[in-house]
This record gives sequence, structure tokens and C-alpha cells, in this order.
Amino acid sequence: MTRDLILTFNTGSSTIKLGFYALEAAAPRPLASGVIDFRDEPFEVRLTREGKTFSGPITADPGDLTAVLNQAFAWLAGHFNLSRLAVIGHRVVHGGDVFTGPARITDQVIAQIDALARLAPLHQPQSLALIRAMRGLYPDVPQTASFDTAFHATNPPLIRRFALPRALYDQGIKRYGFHGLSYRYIAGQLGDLATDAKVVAAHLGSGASLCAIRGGKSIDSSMGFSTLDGIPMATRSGALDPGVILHLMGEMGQSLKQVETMLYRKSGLLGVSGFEADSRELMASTRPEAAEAIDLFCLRIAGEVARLATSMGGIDALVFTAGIGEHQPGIRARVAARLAWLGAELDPDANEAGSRRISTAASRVQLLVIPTDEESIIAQEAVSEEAAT
Ligand SMILES: Nc1ncnc2c1ncn2[C@@H]1O[C@H](COP(=O)(O)OP(=O)(O)O)[C@@H](O)[C@H]1O
Ligand SMILES: CC(=O)OP(=O)(O)O
Ligand SMILES: [Mg+2]
Repeated sequence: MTRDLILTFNTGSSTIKLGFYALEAAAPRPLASGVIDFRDEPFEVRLTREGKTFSGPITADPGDLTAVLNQAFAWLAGHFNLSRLAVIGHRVVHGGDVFTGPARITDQVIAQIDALARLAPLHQPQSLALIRAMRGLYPDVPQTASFDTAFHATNPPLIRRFALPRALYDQGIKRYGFHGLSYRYIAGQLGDLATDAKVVAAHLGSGASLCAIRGGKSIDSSMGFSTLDGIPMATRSGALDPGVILHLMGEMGQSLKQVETMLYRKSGLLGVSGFEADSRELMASTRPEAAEAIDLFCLRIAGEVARLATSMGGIDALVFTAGIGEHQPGIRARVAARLAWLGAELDPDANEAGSRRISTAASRVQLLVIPTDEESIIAQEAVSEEAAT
């Protein structure tokens, strides 16, 4: 049996995104994409192939991932010959200092990923459960991990350091950065800006961060030790005065679990608006709290662009990507307006149309929209890692 099918997983807090690729000499060729969205009612697995979307019902309890995957893959077997699976590639958010590139999954690698789970509680446990479940379903198929943190391994030590006692840095308490698969993809899509331009990429999805990229390398990013740092997100706070945490746990007697739940799940756009985490609903709402949540989001994004420009000594282009970056012209316009002092000038028609370039010819900073594709990086890394071992 020829094994020529690649499966990728991009695991999030509420969705598992799947990609199917054909193994080909030049590069993996995309065949189909799928999603299992735990928020869906009715609960189902969806597959989009050649412009058509198919769905299979899932009756298993969403809390039982093994049962969910058993059912989902029994249905997917009607669309793909799964005995042709050559490799399964996973996005794993935190690789710490251990992983500076993709890795073939072994028992030791699973233990190392597990040891970092606390730093990415919305993602890492889900990835581990998925890796284990796929081992059970397809024990003969090799699995690989592609790490969000790996792209930022090029950040200089000064960028990675917190102003904390030196010994903590040596114990791994430092800035790592995330969304690296997305930034690696964007770095490959910059055309004539790829060689030497100073580029800030803004990955604005449910999780959101920004990255300074020059010559194909990450110089600095907004996320740090955990996936909480930087700008506000759908339900995460972004950077926060650590004194607030001391106050909550000291004066207000909150537990670690309570604070963790608040920072990861009840803050950000949801926390500030008081009712909604999704940018579509917030942009459509007339409530002042919704406007304030979006305004704070945009203010903090613009502030981070300026900070990252300082790390690079300038900025030539700002790239918007991911769900919000690609599809919310109103948010792009608000960010651009706050960067007018830097010479950023939006072309409103190009922005509404979602063109690749959305700035005027006179703009001192090019504003670009580039759709991201984390899955294609996972597929490429799965093939190269599998070939190397
Ligand atoms: N077609 C769209 N139009 C407007 N907003 C969108 C669209 N698609 C996604 N978004 C917004 O993007 C955010 C989710 O980003 P996405 O990158 O899809 O999420 P995730 O981080 O889960 O992969 C949400 O705020 C959502 O409102
Ligand atoms: C790192 C992170 O926040 O990822 P996501 O945007 O997929 O939640
Ligand atoms: Mg995402």
C-alpha cells in the first residue's frame, strides 16, 4: 500500500482543524480541510473538498475525545483511504527551550510536551490528548510536532529577558513567543520585502500576537512566557501589571485556579465588553462596552507595533493576518488610524476590498493583508521531519 496521505491537526481551545495533503516531491499538495468545532450544535465533523462541504454527525460526548475521534475518523474514512496515511503532523503551542524545530513524537517527546502544559492550558492538554488518541487509532503511522515557539528561537537574549533576578532566566523563565507557524508562513509570503525590510506581522485570531520579522527571522514578538502576554485577545487579558495578580491572590483571597480561569477565559474582548468574545458580534453591536472593547484592542495593537518597530529600529510594512486581520476591515482601519503618526495611510477602498496592499502609494509604512496558512507549515515540517528520522 502506497502511503501518500498527510494529515495535519491545528488544535485550539474550542476547535480541532484538520488538513489533508497529498505527499508530493515538490511540496505537500492540499486536498481538503476539516474542522471539529466543540461549540457546534448539532455536534459534527465538517470537511471541505474542492469547494464542497460535507458533514458527519457526532453523537459521542464532546468531553470524550477518543470517542469523538473514533466517530469522526470512521466518517472521514468514507472520504479518504486512511490506510494511505504516511504521517500525522500536529501544531503544538509550547516547545519551551527544548524544541527549536519540529520533532518526531516519541514517549520522551510526549513527556516533554506535557511538562510545558501549564504554560498553555488552552492548547497543550488538548494536543496531548489528540496525539494519544491518534496513536490508539493509527499505531503504525508516525506523528510529528510543529511548535509555535520554534520560529522565535532566533530572538536575541535581551529580547527574551524579563527584568527579574538572573537565575530565573536560566531556569527557563523568559519570553518565548507563539503563533510561529503562522509567522513562518507569512515570512515566506513577503516577496520583495523578504530580504531586508522591517516587517511587523499581526496575527489577530482568537489568540492574537504580533511579531517583528526581518530577513525571514523573528526579531521580537508580543507574546512571552505563556500565551497570555501582549495584546488583549478573545478571552485572554494580554499584558497586565503583575501587581493586579498579587492583589487578587493576596487582598482578595482568590485561588490560583480562579485567577488562571479569569486571565485565560474571562478577560480580553469578552471581559471588557462583558458579553461577547467574537469580533463579528462586537463590531455589529451598538453597545458602548462593545465599542470600548474594540477600541482597547486596537489601541494595544498599535502600541505593540510601535514597540516592535523600536526592537527592529524602524518599520517598513505592517501585515494583518488570521480571522480578524484577514476579515475585519473596520479593525484594520482603527489600527491604521492610530499609526498615522508613523506615516501609515490607509486606502479605504483597498481595505474594504481586502486587497493585498491596503495603504496608499504615499504611505510611509506599507499596510498589507496576507491570509495565513499554519496547516501548510505543519504538513511541510511533518514531511521533512519524517524523512529525517
Ligand atoms: N469571515 C469573517 N468575518 C469577520 N470576522 C471573522 C471572520 N472569520 C473569523 N473572524 C473573526 O476572527 C476571530 C477568530 O479568528 P480565527 O483566526 O478564525 O480563530 P482561531 O484563533 O480560533 O484560529 C473572531 O473574532 C472572528 O470574529
Ligand atoms: C498561541 C495561541 O494563542 O494560539 P490560538 O490563536 O490558536 O489560540
Ligand atoms: Mg489560531
